[in-house]
Amino acid sequence: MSKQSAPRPIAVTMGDPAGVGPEVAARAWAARREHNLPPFVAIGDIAAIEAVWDGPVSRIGDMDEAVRAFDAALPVWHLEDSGPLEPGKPTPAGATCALHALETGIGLTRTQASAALVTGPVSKHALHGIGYTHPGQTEFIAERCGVTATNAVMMLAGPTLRVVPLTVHIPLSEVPERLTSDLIVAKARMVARGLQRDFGIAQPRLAVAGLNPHAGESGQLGGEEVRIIAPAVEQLAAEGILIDGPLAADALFAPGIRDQYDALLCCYHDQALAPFKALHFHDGVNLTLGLPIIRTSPDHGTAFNIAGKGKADPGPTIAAIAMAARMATARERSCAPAK
Ligand SMILES: NC(=O)C1=CN([C@@H]2O[C@H](COP(=O)(O)OP(=O)(O)OC[C@H]3O[C@@H](n4cnc5c(N)ncnc54)[C@H](O)[C@@H]3O)[C@@H](O)[C@H]2O)C=CC1
Ligand SMILES: NCC(=O)COP(=O)(O)O
Repeated sequence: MSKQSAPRPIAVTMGDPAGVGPEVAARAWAARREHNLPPFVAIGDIAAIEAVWDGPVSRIGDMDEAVRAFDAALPVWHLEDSGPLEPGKPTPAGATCALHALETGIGLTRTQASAALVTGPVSKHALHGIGYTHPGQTEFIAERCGVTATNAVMMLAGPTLRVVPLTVHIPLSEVPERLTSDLIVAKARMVARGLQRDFGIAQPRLAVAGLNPHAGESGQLGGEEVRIIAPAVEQLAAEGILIDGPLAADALFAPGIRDQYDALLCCYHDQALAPFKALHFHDGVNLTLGLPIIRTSPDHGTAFNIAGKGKADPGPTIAAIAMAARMATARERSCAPAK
C-alpha cells in the first residue's frame, strides 16, 4: 500500500505589520470554509494580528501542527516582536520583521515544508530604509531561488484578464532604454511556458502592447515599435509562440479585443496594472512565473491609510491563496508518476 503524504499548508507572509497584511490574512482564514481554502499559516509577528483581529489564533512550531490547528484557529508562525505597533505607522523594526517573514516563507517553500508561498504587502520604502536593495519582493524571491530577475516574470491574473509588465519598478523615463527585443523575447517565452505549466493552456495566445500612441503610427509617433517590439514578436512567432503586436494599447483592453488573448504583455508597470486594477481590484492576484516554487500575492500594497480600521478587503488575499493551491495541485499532478 502506498503511503499517503500529509497535506502541506501554504505559507502566507503578513508583510509589513503596520499595513493591512495581518488583517487580510486573518479575514481570509475567517472566510476559509466559504472559499474552500486549503490550510495555510500566517508568518510574522503574532501581535500584529492580535492588534487588529479578535478571532482565534494558534501559535505553531511546525507545519504539521498548522494543518491540525487550521480548522479551529488561524495558525501563526511567530517570528519576532516587531516593536511598538500602530497600524498605519511603519517602523524599521516592522520592515525587518516583514523581511524575516519573507525569508522564512521562501525557506519553507523551497524545502517543500509548504506547498506554495503567498506574500503579504510590504512597503518598499520602509524596506529600503533598512538596507534592502531589490526593487520588490519578486526579485528577492528570484535571487533566493537562483533565478535571474529577467526570468522571474511578474503576472497579474484575475478571472477575466492577465497582464505582464515587461518593465516593472523603474522610473517611466527609463522605460524606452530598458525595453529591448531580448527582454521581450525572454519574458514572452516565460509567459508562454508559465501559462502552459501553471494554467493548463496548451497553446497560449499573447499580445504585446505598443509603447507610443497608436503603436507608434508606423514610426511617426515613436520608433520603439518598429525597432524593438516588432522584431521580438517576429522572433517569437518563428519559435511557434502565438503572439500579436505591437498593438495600440488604448484599444487592447477593450472587451472583445482583450478576450482574444491569454495574456497581454505591456511596456511598463501602469500600462498593465491600471486597466488590470480597474477590472480586478477586489480579486486580482500578482504571481511570479519562472520560479521553481509557486509564489502568489494579493495585487495591492500596504494600504497604510486604512490599516487597522476594518476596511481592508481580503478578496485579493483569498484569490491569491486559492490560486496558489490550484497551481500546487497542477504541479503535483504533472510530477506524479503515470499509473
Ligand atoms: N505586493 C506588494 O508588496 C505591494 C506593495 N506595494 C507597496 O505598498 C505601499 C503603498 O502603495 P500604494 O501605491 O499606496 O498602493 P496600495 O495598494 O497600498 O493602496 C492604494 C489604494 O488602494 C486601497 N487599498 C489597497 N488595498 C486594499 C484592500 N485590500 N481593501 C481595500 N482598499 C485597499 C488603499 O486604501 C489605497 O487607497 C508602497 O510602499 C508600495 O511599494 C504596492 C503594491 C504591491
Ligand atoms: N505593483 C506590483 C508590486 O509592487 C508587487 O511587487 P512585488 O513586491 O511582488 O515584486
